Amino acid sequence: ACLADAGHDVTGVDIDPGRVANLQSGRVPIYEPGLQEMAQSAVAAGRLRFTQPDDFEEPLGRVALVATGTPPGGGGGADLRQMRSALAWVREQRSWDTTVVMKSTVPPGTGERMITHELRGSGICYVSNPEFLREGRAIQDWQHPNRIVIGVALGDTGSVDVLKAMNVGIDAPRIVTDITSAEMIKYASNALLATRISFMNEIASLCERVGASIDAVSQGLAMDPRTGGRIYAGVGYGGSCFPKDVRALDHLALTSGVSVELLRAVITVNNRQRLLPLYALRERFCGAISGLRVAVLGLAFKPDTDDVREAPALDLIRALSDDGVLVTAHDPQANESARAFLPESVELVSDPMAATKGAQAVVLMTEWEQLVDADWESIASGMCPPRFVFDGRNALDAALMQELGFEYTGVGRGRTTDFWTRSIPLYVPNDQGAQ
Ligand SMILES: NC(=O)c1ccc[n+]([C@@H]2O[C@H](COP(=O)([O-])OP(=O)(O)OC[C@H]3O[C@@H](n4cnc5c(N)ncnc54)[C@H](O)[C@@H]3O)[C@@H](O)[C@H]2O)c1
Ligand SMILES: O=c1ccn([C@@H]2O[C@H](COP(=O)(O)OP(=O)(O)O[C@H]3O[C@H](CO)[C@@H](O)[C@H](O)[C@H]3O)[C@@H](O)[C@H]2O)c(=O)[nH]1
Repeated sequence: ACLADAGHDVTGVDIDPGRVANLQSGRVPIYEPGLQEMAQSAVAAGRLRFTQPDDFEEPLGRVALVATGTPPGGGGGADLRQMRSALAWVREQRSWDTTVVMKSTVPPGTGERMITHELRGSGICYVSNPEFLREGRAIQDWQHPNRIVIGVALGDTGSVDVLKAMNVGIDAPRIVTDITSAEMIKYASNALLATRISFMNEIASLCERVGASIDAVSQGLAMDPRTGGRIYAGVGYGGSCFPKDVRALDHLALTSGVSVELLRAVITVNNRQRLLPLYALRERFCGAISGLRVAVLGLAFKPDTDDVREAPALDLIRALSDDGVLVTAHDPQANESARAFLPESVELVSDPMAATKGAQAVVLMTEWEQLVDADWESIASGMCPPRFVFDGRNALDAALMQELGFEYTGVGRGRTTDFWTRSIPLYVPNDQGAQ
């Protein structure tokens, strides 16, 4: 949609007939702010259309952009079957001046292998152009990326020009390098971001123990540009990218005979974080949580998306249900996508009031604005004592929650939370760098 919006003529090809039919009639099957409107107007303007591979009749265009899934395969490595079948289809089109632009996240070394084997003798050029957009802000990130990475075969200046034409109107620093390095930049980016989150979560555990506040600590760290944009502690990272890409890099390291200690620790810490609310509930209720009524607010892996892939809330709810906890859950957009992944006993409701009514505890797993800014006073009056709240994203005003009669617990916010969150305005670094 962004490419069409920039004036290109775009055909989306997908093997999923339902997806194609929805998109062709202007219905975007995922929740992504602004995308529905943008796609609809591009379709109406005739610059964007959708089709299945077998129905594709025109000659392939200048660019064949591959954005098929690369889910985890056996052993944690990336499953490249979708990508291989898409490349085979491109090859079948016998269009000699097409450049394949690889947007999918593929392990370092993949592009070189594709050129040597799958594309050999086809005349098709191959560029690695990893994608760095975040869900929930996909359009903004596409239109204003913090960098454009272009990986090409030695001497392939033609493909660099194709990429420049494709990204017309986008003003961002570019790095042109070899294909394997471009692929590694993508994995290293995600692994470093995930590492920073697990690191902050480790520091949060320590803060908890020594009575420090992670809010002040992360604020202090963010003031040094060398440590990057602000990271918040919480119930860990989820989504379709960080978990799978860290595991895939770990797998690549293992199969390449390189030590993998750090990435393993990142994964272990993240797995622990998502169950912190369970541990806190067991402690607060002295282990007697079977039969306890708990509301879980937020199912998506982050706000502004209905994506529940690897969402921390799903693991938490399954673990709570295993312990006999009666869970009622709510997400502003993800109730439907989460249903298939939750035990039947879990009730999904359409607003936070209904989720919390009669509950003794509430857990915030996704910091949707409408959940953070919900009417917590009414929520408190509908809940039963002790009104225990676990703020899995450190997004609520701890002091206010205590004033409203909640027993508040955040992640590493320690005893000093009230003082710091009230007396110091939060330092927000340059938004471009913030994750
Ligand atoms: N989701 C993100 O925010 C994001 C950001 C950056 C990079 N990426 C990378 O982009 C890739 C795609 O991610 P996604 O989340 O959109 O995956 P997805 O699974 O949601 O979508 C992949 C689509 O490819 C289609 N498909 C599968 N095989 C095909 C084929 N042979 N021909 C045509 N279509 C085919 C599927 O039907 C599906 O609609 C992954 O490698 C991911 O790591 C994703
Ligand atoms: O300080 C933070 C920031 C994020 N998260 C969590 O980390 C996960 C990922 O968040 P985010 O990076 O905002 O979303 P994604 O859409 O998964 O985007 C990541 O994964 C994409 C796919 O590879 C990349 O393109 C993006 O650059 C990269 O940020 C979510 O569960 C967040 O809740 C934290 O716990 N603490």
